Amino acid sequence: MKGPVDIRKALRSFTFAGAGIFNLFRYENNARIHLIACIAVVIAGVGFHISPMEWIVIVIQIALVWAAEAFNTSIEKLADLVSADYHPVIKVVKDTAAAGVLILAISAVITGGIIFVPKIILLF
Ligand SMILES: Nc1ncnc2c1ncn2[C@@H]1O[C@H](COP(=O)(O)OP(=O)(O)OP(=O)(O)O)[C@@H](O)[C@H]1O
Repeated sequence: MKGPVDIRKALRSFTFAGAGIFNLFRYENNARIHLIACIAVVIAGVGFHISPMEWIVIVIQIALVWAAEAFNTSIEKLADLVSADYHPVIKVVKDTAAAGVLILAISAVITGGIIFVPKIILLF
């Protein structure tokens, strides 16, 4: 009899999700840009000794942008499968999905500015 949780099934799901993360950074230019920005922010966070609360906010912001990028890529792939030719609805679908990433990226930039700009100003 199976237990309440199927560990093997959960591990299989983790493997598939891991492959999704690998594909995201392997093939998607925007995801790689976000990865470079993330590395720069982590280096700045360590360099400026930001507080645990600031780390929490930054980790949430990074996760939100990456998750949005993953959903956006997924929608793009599905849209390409549905219609390889130009279609006005596909345009709206792709543009709207991209808007989701842009909104969260702007939020991340503003958050980064609030955390780091005062610390950078103090250097001068
Ligand atoms: N089949 C299509 N029908 C209508 N418009 C499209 C179609 N494919 C792409 N577009 C338009 O081109 C834009 C870019 O689409 P594309 O799929 O190239 O995404 P991208 O942002 O360049 O991402 P990536 O390079 O990762 O695929 C879309 O936001 C949309 O406006």
